[in-house]
Amino acid sequence: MADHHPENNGDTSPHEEFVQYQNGNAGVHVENSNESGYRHYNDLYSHHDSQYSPSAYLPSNEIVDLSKHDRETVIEESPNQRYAKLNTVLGKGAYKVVYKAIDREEGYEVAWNCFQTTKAEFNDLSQEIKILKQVRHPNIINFHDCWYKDAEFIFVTELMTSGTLREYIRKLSLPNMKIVKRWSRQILKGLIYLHSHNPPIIHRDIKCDNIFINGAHGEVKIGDMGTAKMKLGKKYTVIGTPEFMAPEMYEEKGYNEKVDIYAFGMCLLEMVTGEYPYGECKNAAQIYKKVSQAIKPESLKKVQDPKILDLINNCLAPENERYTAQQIMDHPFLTVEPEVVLMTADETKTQLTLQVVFKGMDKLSVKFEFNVERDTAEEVVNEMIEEQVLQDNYQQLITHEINRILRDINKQTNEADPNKEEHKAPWPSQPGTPPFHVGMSPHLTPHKSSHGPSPTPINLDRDSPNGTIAHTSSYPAQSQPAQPVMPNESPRKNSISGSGPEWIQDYEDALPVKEYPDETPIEQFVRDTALAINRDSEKANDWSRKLKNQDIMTVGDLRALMDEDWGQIGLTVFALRALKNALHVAKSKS
Ligand SMILES: Nc1ncnc2c1ncn2[C@@H]1O[C@H](COP(=O)(O)OP(=O)(O)OP(=O)(O)O)[C@@H](O)[C@H]1O
Repeated sequence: MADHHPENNGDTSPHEEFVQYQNGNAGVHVENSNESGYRHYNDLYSHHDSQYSPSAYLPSNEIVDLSKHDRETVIEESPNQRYAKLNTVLGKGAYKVVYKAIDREEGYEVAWNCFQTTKAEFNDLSQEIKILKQVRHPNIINFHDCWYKDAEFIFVTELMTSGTLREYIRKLSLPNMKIVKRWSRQILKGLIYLHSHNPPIIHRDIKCDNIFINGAHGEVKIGDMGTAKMKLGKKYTVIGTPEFMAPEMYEEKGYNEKVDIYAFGMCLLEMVTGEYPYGECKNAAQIYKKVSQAIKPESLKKVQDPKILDLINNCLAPENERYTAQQIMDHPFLTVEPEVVLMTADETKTQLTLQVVFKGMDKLSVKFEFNVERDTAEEVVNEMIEEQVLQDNYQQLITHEINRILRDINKQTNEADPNKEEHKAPWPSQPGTPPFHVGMSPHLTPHKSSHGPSPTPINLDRDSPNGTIAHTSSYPAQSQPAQPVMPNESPRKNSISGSGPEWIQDYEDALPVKEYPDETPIEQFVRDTALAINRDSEKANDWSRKLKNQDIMTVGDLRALMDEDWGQIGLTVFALRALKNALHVAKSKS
């Protein structure tokens, strides 16, 4: 950034008295040469490379033993004493210095950001600060608190442990496509969230060094929220970063949230080429000239994959043609194709347990039973779509996949030597595994089909904001799940998660616990049940309508039904099971 911020010339800042510079979680620090032989890290900035974080300039052979130096100590406290600032500098940008701090109330480490500004500018930010405090999304760094002190705007945010995307690209070379997709999807989820506000929240400074990586799971979060306006107040800068700025940002005619999409396109370009966009330019003026003439970065010529190229070009298109964040998410480069795998089969290969698996990083896993004699692929898939456990755009593909498995089974059966006493199934059969009665009490058999399809949404997504049907499971993206997918972290409250018998338990736990009196209106019971298993109110209304069409107005009416009556209601097997279980679970729990 020094190129574009001439004032940032390496003068000593008030923060340089602190000794530790911590580079992500690598435990390295740079020392300042004018205090006990410490190195002055501003001296490490030079030319274009100053775009990169100071950590990129650590001499590669410099390993400093932290244990020999000062331990972390508290050097300041927040006005409410909740946050304690430590003497560890996490990083320093052109505008702010970021220290490690402790949230005494929660016991977490947090980031203490110091941004030099005037009181008037701080007061101007009140609206932005209000919005920032409301922003809550797993892919956006949390803003905790802020105040003004000694010519500094100080704000406390979530601490990110593993550096920025830029540092990753610089230190660990190019991420592979799997990682690029995973990161991209997470960044886009954050952008979709921001842009879906009314009016949309525009980040205005999306770039790889404002995207942070967290912890062992490689979560990605957008950072540096809300500082764009503060930077605008500084006389020496244009808002944003020239390489990542959409043409309309230079024009001062106003712009909208699509500027974040343009910047995301540049991030994607950097992720796949490892090169800073417009690296061929020597200064901001040269970049501006190219951008205003719609000349794309040289590095774009290195992108071979037609899908990525198409996606980047759509991001860099003129504002009115540029994709929205949701459209990018739906782009073929980022979509995740499902496949169906056979989990178990009984000896006669009639009763199957199948699972829809979404390969890639963002997984949705749907497990269901299939009776070869009674069910058809079309019916089962339609029911899963109707029950909102599958999106309808997968209808054809999944139907095709199920039919492929049925054909394989048929072929295997025909080829099997009839004289042989037993033959091995070609799939990972699990003898002894009980048939998978999803959320169904053993004695409550639906009338429609004894083992009809019972879609099982497995909700394991770490980065889903709404916690509905999605996704992440614990096996590696490319591997075939020979075993049922098990959650690798505790399920959300009220979400359906896990698999097999454990799922039944989770599912039952999600259901309402109270025993409903007979006179309870059917809408109330249905609404509670639908909500407990993550179905929306539209679905609940649909169920209620079908029940009322059969003159079932209260819970008592429902209880009075004979088993064979249930099949006449016109509800899907899944809905029937959910409602029956809700009656049963409430009874057994109360
Ligand atoms: N939440 C955080 N958790 C951990 N480290 C952080 C966090 N925020 C910032 N840092 C570190 O501090 C450095 C400086 O922060 P940042 O780049 O946001 O400063 P800036 O002055 O706003 O940026 P820029 O120079 O890009 O305009 C980052 O490169 C990173 O190493």
